[in-house]
Amino acid sequence: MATPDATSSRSRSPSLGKGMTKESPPRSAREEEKQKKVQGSEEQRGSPSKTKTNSRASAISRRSQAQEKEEEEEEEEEGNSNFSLFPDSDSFRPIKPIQAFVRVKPTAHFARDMIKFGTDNKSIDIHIEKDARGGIVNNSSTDWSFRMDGLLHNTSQDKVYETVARDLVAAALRGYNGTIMCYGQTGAGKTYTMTGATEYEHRGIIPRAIQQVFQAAKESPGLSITVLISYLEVYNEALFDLLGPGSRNTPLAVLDSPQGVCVKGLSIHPVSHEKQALNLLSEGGTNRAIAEHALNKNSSRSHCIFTIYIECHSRVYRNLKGIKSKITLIDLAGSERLSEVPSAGHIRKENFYINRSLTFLEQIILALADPWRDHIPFRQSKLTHVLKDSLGGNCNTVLVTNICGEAAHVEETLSSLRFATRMRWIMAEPVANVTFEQEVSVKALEEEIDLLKHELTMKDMFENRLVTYSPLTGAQRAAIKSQVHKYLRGDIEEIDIVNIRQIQEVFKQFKAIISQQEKDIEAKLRSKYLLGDRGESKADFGSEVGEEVEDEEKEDKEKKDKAGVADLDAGLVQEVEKLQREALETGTSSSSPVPGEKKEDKKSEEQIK
Ligand SMILES: Nc1ncnc2c1ncn2[C@@H]1O[C@H](COP(=O)(O)OP(=O)(O)OP(=O)(O)O)[C@@H](O)[C@H]1O
Repeated sequence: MATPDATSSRSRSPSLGKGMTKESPPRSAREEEKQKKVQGSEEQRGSPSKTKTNSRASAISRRSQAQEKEEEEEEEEEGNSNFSLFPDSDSFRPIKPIQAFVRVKPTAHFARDMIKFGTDNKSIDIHIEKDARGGIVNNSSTDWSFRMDGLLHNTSQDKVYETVARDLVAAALRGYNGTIMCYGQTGAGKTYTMTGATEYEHRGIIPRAIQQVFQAAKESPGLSITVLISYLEVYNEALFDLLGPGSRNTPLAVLDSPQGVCVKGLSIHPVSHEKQALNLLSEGGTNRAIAEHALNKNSSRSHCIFTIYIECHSRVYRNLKGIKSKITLIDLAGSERLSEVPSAGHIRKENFYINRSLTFLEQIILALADPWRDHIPFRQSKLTHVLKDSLGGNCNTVLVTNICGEAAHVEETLSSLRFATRMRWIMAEPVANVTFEQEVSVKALEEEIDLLKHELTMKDMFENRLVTYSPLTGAQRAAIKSQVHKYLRGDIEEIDIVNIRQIQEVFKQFKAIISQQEKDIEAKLRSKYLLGDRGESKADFGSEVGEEVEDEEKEDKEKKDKAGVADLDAGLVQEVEKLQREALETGTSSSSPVPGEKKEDKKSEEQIK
């Protein structure tokens, strides 16, 4: 049994964790500094130093703003769990802190002189007499104040669910991922909170969440909801499928994928009704690693992660968006240091791994709470790796810290409250997971286009306009081409504009005519002038007269050139004009951008008119 003496020499600080000193890389001075900062976040009365840095200050201000807003919205949102396919913009809060609640296990020996709850039901004060602490711990601090999002003291399972889970599950039904995690010393009530007791009214968060999901499905006949379930165990730094065949023989691997973290080989079970899901919960529960010890007859020796996956789309508008979310429900193993209690070999091994993984979890929490931290070392333990996209990030996260109210456990209570405080420093930015089914979306767009075409046709019919919205036929394009030529020759005053496609075709024809003219003119000019030059050059090269004759010829040529430049310019302009006229007159006989359509001209001209 954990006694104040046994636990007082232990700190939950990652730097001092037993597993840490052996397994983790040396801590940098910056990390040490951060550790001090976060420890200072507990409002310690009588604490000698309170260091505040910019990062913490900004985190405080962001946190308090977000929290104030949240508190304001709390009452508005109460009872609002309407199921909708699309994210509810009113309840969408871009950045918010992780919520932390404290649940106190009922006891006849509650340490009233050591643990005091504020009238706001959010603050909790711990007082430890110096002598009571004893041991080697520096006893300069004897009073601590913590502030949580809510205290659950003498609270029924029903009220606990309403307070910590209902909104989160409702948000998951709108596409937001949600995580609820129970943390605390052994026997403090984590499994009771998460799974509950066998009596129906004492059922915990998981069965109630399942119920809420299926209830929502029942109340929304217009929506098609698919529910899937998985149950994972982290035991001795290995992953096991609690619902898989021969579960404990095959450890699973955790992988990072573009869609997030996934556990390779973990069975995910589709469930079509509540009872089926509850059966899986109980089946997995019986496969959990449990042991008996002084503080708990059925102590969980592993961390368990029960996940409810939700996929939803509208039955009516099957071709529109859908949502995809998951609710991750985590029951951690006891947070106390049981390895210091004499125990058998395998229990000692279990304790070592439990302590080690929780120490890494604390490190992750510290790193996530630091807004300037780039790298979060999720991969250093299986537990933290698996929880990579379930803590903070883009999901709603709620922590329930279970504590025992007896004096004998006050050190563990203090340690758990510190953990909860750190969790509250993590900011999350929940984002709804809206899915698009590509094939379905293309089909939807095609249907939409057809509908709009019909509407336009109807409108044109009412206005006596004979317009088609299909792509132009060869004949229609030929008719437009002919019209453009007539327009350029001046045979017609204007081109009838019927629809956008026709306007585009008119421009295309203009472009074709211009580029054809350019080519024709260039070719004619080349043949006329360049060939002439070449003839002269040939004559020049062929002559074998002396230098004098050459000079004379050069002089002559220069004179001729000077005199002829003006004539040549004028000649060229005339030539170009002549060629342009010719090109227009030949009209449709010039090379066509739509080959083989000449014959259709007459007919198509009439058609388009
Ligand atoms: N709020 C509560 N009300 C009534 N009984 C409770 C409450 N919390 C815990 N218990 C009882 O206390 C015992 C220990 O609780 P539980 O197994 O949930 O602890 P735990 O934190 O999960 O412990 P471990 O870490 O060892 O698994 C159980 O018999 C449970 O029914």
